Amino acid sequence: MFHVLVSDSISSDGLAPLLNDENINVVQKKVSEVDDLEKYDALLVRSATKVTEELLQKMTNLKIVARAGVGVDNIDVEAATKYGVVVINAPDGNTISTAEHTFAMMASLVRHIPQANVSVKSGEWNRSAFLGTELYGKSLGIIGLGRIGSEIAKRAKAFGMNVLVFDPFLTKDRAQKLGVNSCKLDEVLAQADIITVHTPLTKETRGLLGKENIGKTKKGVYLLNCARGGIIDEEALIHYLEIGHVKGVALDVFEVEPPVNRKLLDFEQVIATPHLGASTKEAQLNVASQVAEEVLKFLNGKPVTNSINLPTLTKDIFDKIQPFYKLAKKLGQLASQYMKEPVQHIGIVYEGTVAELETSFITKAFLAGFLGERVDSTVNEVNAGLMAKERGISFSEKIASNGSGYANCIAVQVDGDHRTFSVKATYIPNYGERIVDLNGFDIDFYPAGEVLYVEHIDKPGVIGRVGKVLGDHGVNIATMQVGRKNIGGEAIMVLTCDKLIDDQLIEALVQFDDIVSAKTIHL
Ligand SMILES: NC(=O)c1ccc[n+]([C@@H]2O[C@H](COP(=O)([O-])OP(=O)(O)OC[C@H]3O[C@@H](n4cnc5c(N)ncnc54)[C@H](O)[C@@H]3O)[C@@H](O)[C@H]2O)c1
Ligand SMILES: O=C(O)[C@H](O)COP(=O)(O)O
Repeated sequence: MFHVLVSDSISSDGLAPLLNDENINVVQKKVSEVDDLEKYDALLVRSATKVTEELLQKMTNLKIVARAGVGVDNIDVEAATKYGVVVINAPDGNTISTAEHTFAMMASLVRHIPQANVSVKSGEWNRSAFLGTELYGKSLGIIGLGRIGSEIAKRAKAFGMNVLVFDPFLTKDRAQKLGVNSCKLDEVLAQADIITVHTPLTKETRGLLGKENIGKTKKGVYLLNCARGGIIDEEALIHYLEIGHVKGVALDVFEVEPPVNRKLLDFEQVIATPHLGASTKEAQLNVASQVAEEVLKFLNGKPVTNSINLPTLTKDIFDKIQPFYKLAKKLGQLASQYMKEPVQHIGIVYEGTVAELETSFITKAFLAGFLGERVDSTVNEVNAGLMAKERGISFSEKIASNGSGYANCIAVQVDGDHRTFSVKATYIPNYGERIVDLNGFDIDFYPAGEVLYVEHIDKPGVIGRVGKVLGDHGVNIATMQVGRKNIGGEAIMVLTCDKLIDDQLIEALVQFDDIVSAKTIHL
């Protein structure tokens, strides 16, 4: 039974996939009202619940946080990554609703609809007080042309507006397709009659429209923020409203929500809504069902799309990656058990068909396997990269043209304080995983179970001696492979055994002159 906590108001219809699953227990309560936080596998939130490091520390069984919406600024993604918790969102379920809300705000702003509404309801009939401005023919500046910005651009064009866009990641091709003018920020600021922001809130965008940049706008400009509070600096806004430079402002979001800056809200020319961009039946159903289905898939061990801290994989791609992912995890375990010493660098080279897949995911699987053998805390593909860095282990991955001769090949080199370990492996469909090279020795074995790895001199009788020692200790040999570089030179033996190999057996083996070392590896 999985336990899912839904701590914000999320559409029950959208949650149906979770609510109807008999293996899932869904509790709909605020975090502050729950006293057994440690039992939950999944947490579903909107923007109200703050998923802090402190909360993550209390939710010791948590595996996934799902944001029924776009912005994840209420989630400490870095801390979630550290604790191996996957963070997902529903990136496009509320795009149209937010674009429509922004447009409604824009029209309301230039035609004074909220103010006129209050006036008529209070018994006035003051037509001259609400002289408006047409949108037609005006220049609309869009800062951030992502999902929402693009939908606004389309609607603005239908209204006969000239669209100027600033987005440092906007390609010429996309700008052309959308029929917008890609500009520098200063050009948008100088030329736009109305400016609307649609970026995430980041270090770069916090205060993007602040004292300096609002000062570069046209006198009489209208400003809108239906993205995130803080992209427009509220104190700067007050200044430019006071001196009459900014003619009107529409805000759906605030630096602090609910807003505490009464001075800003007291301006007649500031209109506001309480973070309603995504508040439509359609958007709420969309985002809730998107995350509910994703969480269900995740709890059933299937790949999730829209992960913030894991590569996003479709089912098709996941199915292709899965054999390599499993193999890489085993290689990580093998390398870690072989090396048993501090490691500085892990280099992974992908060749052939595996190189065409999402290799960063496979690398993380290797790291998870490797670190899982050495760290106490839970390590998985989400936090493996971070944990490796924290432990001073650098890692790199490369794609190489096919030199091994196999249809696919994962080659790993681990550099330790005193030695280096290398392994090459391949996956053969309908046959399985094979290790084809260990420390430069040609070999061919299936990596599973109890493995005995022996380094020895290639001499007659050594294999027989090893067999006898195992027999004397009651250990049955399942498979045995030998590899050597030259006749009579260094050689290795890899045996898979049906029983755990104890220290006494290892000691008995290394007493022979021709046996250089013997190790057990459990896969
Ligand atoms: N008011 C609401 O209820 C509501 C609803 C949904 C989304 N949002 C917010 O709207 C914003 C946009 O959402 P989206 O789904 O369109 O996101 P998106 O990721 O699709 O688009 C964001 C765009 O901003 C651009 N960008 C990033 N940094 C930039 C910078 N420094 N300058 C200019 N452009 C930059 C990116 O290139 C991208 O094109 C987010 O902040 C989101 O949280 C608010
Ligand atoms: O980022 C978002 O999706 C919006 O800001 C909506 O937030 P909400 O789910 O709290 O309405």
